[in-house]
Amino acid sequence: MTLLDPTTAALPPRERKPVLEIRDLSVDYGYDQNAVHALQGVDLTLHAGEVLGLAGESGCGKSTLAYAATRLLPPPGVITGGSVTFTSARDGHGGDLLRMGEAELRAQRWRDTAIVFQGAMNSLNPVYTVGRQLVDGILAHKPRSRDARAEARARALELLDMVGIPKDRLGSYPHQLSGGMRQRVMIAMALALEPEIVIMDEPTTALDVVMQRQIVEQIMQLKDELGFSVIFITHDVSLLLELADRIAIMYAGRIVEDASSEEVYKMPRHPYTAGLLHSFPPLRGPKRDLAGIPGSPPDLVNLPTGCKFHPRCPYAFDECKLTDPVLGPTRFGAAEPERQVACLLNDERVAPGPIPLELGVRPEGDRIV
Ligand SMILES: Nc1ncnc2c1ncn2[C@@H]1O[C@H](COP(=O)(O)OP(=O)(O)OP(=O)(O)O)[C@@H](O)[C@H]1O
Repeated sequence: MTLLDPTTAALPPRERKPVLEIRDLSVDYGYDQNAVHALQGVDLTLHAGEVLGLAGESGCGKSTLAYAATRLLPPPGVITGGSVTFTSARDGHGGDLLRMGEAELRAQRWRDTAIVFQGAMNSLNPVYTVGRQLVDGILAHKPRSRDARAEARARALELLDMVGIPKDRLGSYPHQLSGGMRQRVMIAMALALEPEIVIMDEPTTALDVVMQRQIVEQIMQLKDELGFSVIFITHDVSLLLELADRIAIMYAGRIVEDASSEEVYKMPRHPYTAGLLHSFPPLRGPKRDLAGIPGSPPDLVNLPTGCKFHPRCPYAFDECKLTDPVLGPTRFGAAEPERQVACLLNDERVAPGPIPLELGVRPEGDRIV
């Protein structure tokens, strides 16, 4: 059964109601002057049934965002500000996860929002069968009844089937399954309570490319069938171009570009997005040279002044060292209302001239002069 009613499903994802609104979220690891500023004022909206990709180099804060948004941040991580509002597409229940009491939060987790963590397949308990682990997980969140165990077992079988694992594997121990199968079991677990949001943090990184593809395709198929929303975290933008409706690019704990996949594919507007795109081979279309991004991400304890990307940016001008750009509309304004970018090249009051050709093709194709 899908979560989306036919009227909602017919709308483009960005026109549907938001299920998760992250506002001004900031996270530090540690306190005082040595604190690592892992997230700074992050704004992000996930709509019903939408696949939102989150990309950026290692250490830019992607996992921190996933942990903080679900209140699973381990110490010394501290949420220093912001809100994370969940609103059910099913019945409208919800609230700010950062201000929920423990009991409410426990009920919210897994039922409303489930996470598949990086390397989750290694977190299966080696001494229990996958069936037992699925059944116990389901029972922990279901009211006890006489038939609860039998129902949970039936649900476990259904879940294994959904992720393409033969039902007779219910009695297998984790070590008897391949890495791909174990990761599928973790995806089955995440889907057990029919969550509205599934956060996938590099769900296929530890697997070979063929298995990666199969699993990603399966996740997308399940999303279409069940109607949940996805935040898909990866450093591989090419993969996101294929599967995400929208992509948010992170750099040094901030979102620097937020646009539809199509817009990002046609033309990145932030120099960092352009750099990331040229760091991965495209999955489709003509081959292009891989350039990489010179330099390395900044130290999050001592961030550079102004734009955090300016020391590595081929287009930086003097103002970039002084002013920290905020995420806002692009220079092409109304022609791409869904796109936001944090780059001074988009601020005509300070940009030294026309936008560079590599970042400046208008949405309709002609170049700005
Ligand atoms: N426990 C911790 N203590 C101090 N700093 C931390 C801790 N965990 C993460 N960080 C720092 O926070 C920043 C963000 O880390 P995070 O793991 O969220 O990045 P990421 O984008 O998910 O990276 P990756 O792609 O490698 O998983 C990094 O600079 C990291 O060094």
